[in-house]
Amino acid sequence: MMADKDIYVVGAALINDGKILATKRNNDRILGTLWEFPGGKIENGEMPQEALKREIEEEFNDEIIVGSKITESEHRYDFGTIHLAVYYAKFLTENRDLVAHSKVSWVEPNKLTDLKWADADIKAMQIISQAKIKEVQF
Ligand SMILES: Nc1nc2c([nH]c(=O)n2[C@H]2C[C@H](O)[C@@H](COP(=O)(O)OP(=O)(O)OP(=O)(O)O)O2)c(=O)[nH]1
Repeated sequence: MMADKDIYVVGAALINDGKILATKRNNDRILGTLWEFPGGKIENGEMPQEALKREIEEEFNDEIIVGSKITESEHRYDFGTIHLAVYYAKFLTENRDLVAHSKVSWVEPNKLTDLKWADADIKAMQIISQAKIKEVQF
């Protein structure tokens, strides 16, 4: 049996106007049919917040400010165990280029549960769905 690989991933719950950005990655990529939080793998020596800023820059050509951590979760796939940390964040710029995603949607917190999310994301998504996101501070 292959040793299980630990994959550390960071995702952004981007807030704008009381809504949260849900993203779908390009279909040819892993988990391409599910909704997730934009972000990606943390590289060696990176702080999660730095990794998140780098990933959002790569994926949208945008700058963000990172707020508090919502939660951490893990999910085991056959390719390894995803350890996902999700942070609140806010765009500081407005390019919103779709480099890595096929679809993006601004969703009211209480509607997040209507979407089909990647397994590792469900815990954070449920917390956000009940949160008062207008009160989140940066
Ligand atoms: N970005 C992101 N990835 C997630 C989430 N939930 C979840 O299980 N994943 C998984 C999918 C991938 O296996 C892994 C993240 O890899 P990635 O492909 O987005 O990261 P990356 O850009 O750094 O990696 P790479 O494609 O350059 O190898 O985590 C999520 O909410 N956001």
